Amino acid sequence: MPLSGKVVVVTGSSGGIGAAIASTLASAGANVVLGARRIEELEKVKTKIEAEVGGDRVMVCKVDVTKRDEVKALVAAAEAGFGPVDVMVNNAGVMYFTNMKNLHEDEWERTVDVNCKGTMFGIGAVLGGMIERGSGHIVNISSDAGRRIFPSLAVYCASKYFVEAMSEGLRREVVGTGLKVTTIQPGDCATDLVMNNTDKEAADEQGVAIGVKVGTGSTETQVLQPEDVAAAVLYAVTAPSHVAVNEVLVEPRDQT
Ligand SMILES: NC(=O)C1=CN([C@@H]2O[C@H](COP(=O)(O)OP(=O)(O)OC[C@H]3O[C@@H](n4cnc5c(N)ncnc54)[C@H](OP(=O)(O)O)[C@@H]3O)[C@@H](O)[C@H]2O)C=CC1
Ligand SMILES: CC(=O)[C@H](N)C(=O)O
Repeated sequence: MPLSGKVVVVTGSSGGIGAAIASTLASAGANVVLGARRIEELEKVKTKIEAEVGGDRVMVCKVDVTKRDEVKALVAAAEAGFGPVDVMVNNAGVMYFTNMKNLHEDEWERTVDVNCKGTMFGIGAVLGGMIERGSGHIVNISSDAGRRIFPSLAVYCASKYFVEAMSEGLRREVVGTGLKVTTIQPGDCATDLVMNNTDKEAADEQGVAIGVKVGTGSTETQVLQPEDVAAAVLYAVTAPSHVAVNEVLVEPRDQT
């Protein structure tokens, strides 16, 4: 199996895209460490993956990615359990459709804390060890919103532009060290990402019902499934060692 013996950490893996990435990479042979805040959901994902792949190749670890020490502790736990981290997938994220004039400032702040700082802390937790070992792959789950601006998503798009800029800056800096840095840029994907929307005006303007999954009411060709995004991650992390897959834009066929 292509990832046999590799150690992978996935943040935000208590559901959605993160859980699918963990499952796909475990099926390819990796030992996976699941991180998120809801430990009981992490345990369910672990049970499901172990039923699929067998063996004792999944660990769970409670982490709030907005806390730098907790992200370092996640990586330390992974290393204590399985050994040095080969692949760090910074996936945890939040998204709120909101118009800036409505001043949902707590949501702006949470978006920056989770999407920007969380990704940055994930990089900080593994970078030193990877450089020392001369190998490692950092995969940051960005968005098509890291390439263009969507209405009622100003702060979210800004957070994903941050992820893109930081990733590209890091990638250029580590050229020659053996490390790889990839951003994955999904379009609409059927997850709970917008369940916590509170700005009704913005949600109505964008035709997004509050409290339902992304893509509800869309046809099969208008929304990705989490496994589609996981397949893009697998492609990037199993490329031959001389090949760098620096970014992958993966959208539903019929998304405008
Ligand atoms: N769904 C989509 O259409 C798209 C999603 N993306 C990106 O994919 C990533 C995953 O989102 P998706 O699966 O869709 O959404 P979900 O809401 O289903 O999953 C989000 C995950 O992030 C975790 N999370 C949120 N806040 C924190 C935190 N402070 N600390 C640790 N974990 C946290 C959640 O776990 P818990 O609550 O247990 O902590 C959960 O596991 C995000 O970065 C998102 O921006 C990009 C493009 C499209
Ligand atoms: C801009 C978007 O809605 C994007 N699909 C995302 O969820 O990141």
